[in-house]
Amino acid sequence: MFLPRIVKRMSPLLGSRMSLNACRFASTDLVRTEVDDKTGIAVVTMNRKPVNSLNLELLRELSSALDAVEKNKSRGMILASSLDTVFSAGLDITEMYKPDQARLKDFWTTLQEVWLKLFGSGFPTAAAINGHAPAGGCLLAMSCEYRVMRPNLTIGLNETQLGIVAPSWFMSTMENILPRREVELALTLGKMFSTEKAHEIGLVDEIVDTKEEALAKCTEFIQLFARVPREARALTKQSFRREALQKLDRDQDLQMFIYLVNQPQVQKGLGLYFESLKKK
Ligand SMILES: CCCCCCCC/C=C\CC(=O)SCCNC(=O)CCNC(=O)[C@H](O)C(C)(C)COP(=O)(O)OP(=O)(O)OC[C@H]1O[C@@H](n2cnc3c(N)ncnc32)[C@H](O)[C@@H]1OP(=O)(O)O
Repeated sequence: MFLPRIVKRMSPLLGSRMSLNACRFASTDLVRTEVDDKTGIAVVTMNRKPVNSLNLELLRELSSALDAVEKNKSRGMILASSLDTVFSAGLDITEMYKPDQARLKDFWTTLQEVWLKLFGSGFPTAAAINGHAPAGGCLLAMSCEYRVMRPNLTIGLNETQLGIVAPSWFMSTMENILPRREVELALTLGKMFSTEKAHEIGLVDEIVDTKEEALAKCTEFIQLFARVPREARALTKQSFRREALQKLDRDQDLQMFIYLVNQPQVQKGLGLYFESLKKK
């Protein structure tokens, strides 16, 4: 729980942009939340070395951070990574490989919660994709309204390459951005797009060279809404996304996930994939 830990300070330890703006901090080890007092925008930074793989604890903290952003009435939220080359490696495979069944249930329920809060948020959201964003990492970025990415990285839903199936709400999230035909191809191929290709097809909105520029572009995007009445904006976004949100039957999706993950051939595939990552 980080809310009680919110402090307000002018810190000489921060970069000049931040120190000028007297940020509020709400941080845990895994997720740092900084609200810029000048813009009112929260930057939520994932910080789980080495690759921000989404385990239960990181997901829980992301979920709390989203609650805090909502509660603080921030002007918007930018999702970023503290790592140099990875935004998020997606779901932590160790949560799904030879899993503890109670934890597996908690893990998936929390992932659903994070998606519902992020994709369904009323406040404006943008992703500063300063590193690779496969699978669940791509889901988080796609759940935001705007994406800015550094060059020569990769992003996409690669699940079929791992022998698993992206749940239908992952698909709906991509379909909220790309034409259906493009989504079907991307999903069936398990396609990882380069930053440049992702930009060309519209999966990514802008390409910039540095994380700082990405944050600045995300800020510009969120500030577009400065003069739009907050409630009207929020209801419009939520109404636009309602069909996708309502399609998720949480209980049925959970049962399906538990069933599929426990299939021997899925376990075998996950094990082999995990080994190949380790050997790399
Ligand atoms: C209702 C239907 C149910 C359907 C069932 C399931 C649906 C599941 C939905 C989503 C699936 C996922 O999100 S699965 C995760 C998919 N992710 C990936 O395929 C990415 C794998 N990782 C990489 O490609 C690379 O690591 C990287 C490009 C992200 C970064 O490369 P880099 O070279 O910087 O780092 P390393 O590859 O050396 O990795 C360092 C270290 O981290 C471990 N690692 C990497 N990714 C993961 C991960 N996803 N989970 C756990 N651990 C991971 C890697 O093994 C290295 O470990 P060691 O240092 O110990 O070797």
